[in-house]
Amino acid sequence: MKLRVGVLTVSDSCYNGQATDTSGPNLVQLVLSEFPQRLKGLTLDEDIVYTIVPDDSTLIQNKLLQWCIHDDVNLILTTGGTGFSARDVTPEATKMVIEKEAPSLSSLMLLKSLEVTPLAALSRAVCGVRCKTLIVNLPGSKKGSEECFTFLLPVLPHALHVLLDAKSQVKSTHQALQAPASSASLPPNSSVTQTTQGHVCPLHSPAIDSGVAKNIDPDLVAKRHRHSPWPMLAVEQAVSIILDQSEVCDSELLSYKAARGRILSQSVFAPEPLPLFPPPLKMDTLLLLSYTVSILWLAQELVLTCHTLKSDTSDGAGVRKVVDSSIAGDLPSHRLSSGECMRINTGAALPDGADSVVQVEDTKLIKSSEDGKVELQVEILKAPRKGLDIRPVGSDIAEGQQVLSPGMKVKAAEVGILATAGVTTVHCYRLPKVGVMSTGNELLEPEASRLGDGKIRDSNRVTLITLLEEHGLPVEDLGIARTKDLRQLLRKAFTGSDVIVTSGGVSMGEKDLIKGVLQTDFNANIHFGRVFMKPGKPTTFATLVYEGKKKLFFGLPGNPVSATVTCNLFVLPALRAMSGDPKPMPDLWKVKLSSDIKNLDPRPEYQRALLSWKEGDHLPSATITGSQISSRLLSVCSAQALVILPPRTEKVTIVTAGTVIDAMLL
Ligand SMILES: Nc1nc2c(c(=O)[nH]1)N[C@H]1C(S)=C(S)[C@@H](COP(=O)(O)OP(=O)(O)OC[C@H]3O[C@@H](n4cnc5c(N)ncnc54)[C@H](O)[C@@H]3O)O[C@H]1N2
Ligand code: MOO
Ligand SMILES: [Mg+2]
Repeated sequence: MKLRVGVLTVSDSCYNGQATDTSGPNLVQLVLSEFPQRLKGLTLDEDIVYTIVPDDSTLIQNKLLQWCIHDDVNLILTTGGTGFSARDVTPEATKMVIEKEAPSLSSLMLLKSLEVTPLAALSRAVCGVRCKTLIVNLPGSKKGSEECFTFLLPVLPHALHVLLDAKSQVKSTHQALQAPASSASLPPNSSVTQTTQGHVCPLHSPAIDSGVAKNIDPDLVAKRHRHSPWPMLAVEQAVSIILDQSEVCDSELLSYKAARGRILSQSVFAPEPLPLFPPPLKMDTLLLLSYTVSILWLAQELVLTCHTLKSDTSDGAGVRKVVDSSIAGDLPSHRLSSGECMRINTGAALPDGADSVVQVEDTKLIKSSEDGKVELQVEILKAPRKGLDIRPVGSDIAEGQQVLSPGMKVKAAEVGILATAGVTTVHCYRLPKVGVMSTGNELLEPEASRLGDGKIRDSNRVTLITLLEEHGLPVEDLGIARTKDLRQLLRKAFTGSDVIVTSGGVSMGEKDLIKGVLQTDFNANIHFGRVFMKPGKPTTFATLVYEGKKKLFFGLPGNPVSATVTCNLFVLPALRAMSGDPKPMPDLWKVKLSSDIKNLDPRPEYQRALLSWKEGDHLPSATITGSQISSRLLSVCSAQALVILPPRTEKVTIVTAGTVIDAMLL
């Protein structure tokens, strides 16, 4: 029988992102570390449901009901909203949902808490049952909620056995209770394992009663968790936590060339119109003829302007005297009069009195100077239209127009706009400094000519550095950390970088020290330590303050594909957000699978794919890049997208060719 647990944090400030929820994740961790061994007869579903709601009675009730009724959650631990402040309504909301109150659970928490602080008397926590769900209100503080959860631990398994009708467990507990008191009674008012006579309580296992999951010294191998204590977050939850923590950097003034690749933090306005000349055409009665259709585009074409004084119609076709020429870069000195025309370059200014141009191809030479250097008379073969092919002043950019706005990335065209507007310095967001480190005693520099002795070449560091540099980020190579110098190298990393990206050492092995060292040596807040995805399950994200400055830490898994995929999925969006990009997540496209994918993984899987677009297809088709095992970096070479496969369920075990599916562009 599976037991589902939900942790509901009730807090306006955590919900609004003004505070980080530490109690909720801590409870999730406690459930994962404390429950599996105690629940005999029940298996803990490790996918703990966890969310945050504001202090709003309706929203709390809705979430409790959803978990009780639709999501089959059997134990809900709420944290927060149990006190005396105006917004504290968790007990009232809970009362609306439960069918039977369990006041003795609240009393047990109260009695034990009073031993810690008299202020426990101010808690209004409610506990009770709805159908097959037990709901327990815990205080909002991390310490208080952890203590109260610990006080309930001796009785929760039996409560859940009864609730879920785990007959044999209920029976064996009852039998144990009937036995002579010395061998099996529950220790009065105590959560310790042994009775006063030294016998083991049937609801406890001595191995886990030494305390709730604390920061375990990473060097004490035997004390390491045998199950990961880290809740498995959905990718979306993980991304949302990361983006919440990725504060945009301050801005700096840069030359327009150095701004390349940066995000603008301020608007850019054009100080002048473009084009700046000629003045807008206002001489309706005049006609200017030229030999070219394209003042705008054909930079080298010579054109001829012609002019007459006829008032309401164009001069039309006919013979004209050629009086001068207007070259790009010079201002024409001559004012055109009736019966005259002038050659004009594409891009040159219109002479006064002119309002039409005609292509040189639509004219014929009538008379030239003897040496052939000067045209004297031409015939206009095709009547021109007024204004056609003439760019009015400000038609590309108006004076004072906002040409670039905050949040825009400075790329080729944007640099060009800055150049044409003569705006040679701009305000941009600073880029975060990133440090990349590999961890593992097995790693050698890529230059190593001989391997042997269980060593491999470090490929993650250069892969990650290159990926980050391709995105324009300044990256420091922090080298390889072996176990003995991990702490020292991390200190160096935190001194110089805003964001630290490591690979390796985040899973369950005895040398997977990253999480432990972050907690014990750097007092880091580990926001998550596992993500429900393949590859990348042990991805770890933490924040910490070092020498007064906030640092972001990404502990990517060591497998080369896992490191690369999670860098794309988690690290790059954080760095984009910090660099001021208002849309830090990569685009999702719909693609069509080109072949069947058999054996879906229980985790959502990010498979690497090539995209192609065949004529007649409405969507690009995605071809998976061979074996997707997380050690095979070749599967990432040339890949253009990560195809996001759904997790396997009882009903869906494969996806067939032609299925339309989401893909993240790389
Ligand atoms: N008992 C369990 N074992 C593992 C689990 C688990 O849940 N329970 N998860 C597996 C998964 S999934 C992954 S992914 C890996 C991640 O492990 P770590 O992040 O701890 O990484 P390492 O153990 O240090 O290395 C894994 C693998 O990758 C190679 N590696 C490491 N660094 C580099 C590098 N810089 N360049 C090239 N290759 C590297 C390393 O030699 C290992 O082969 O854990 C599973 N285990
Ligand atoms: O989840 Mo691990 O990242 O498969 O290889
Ligand atoms: Mg490992």
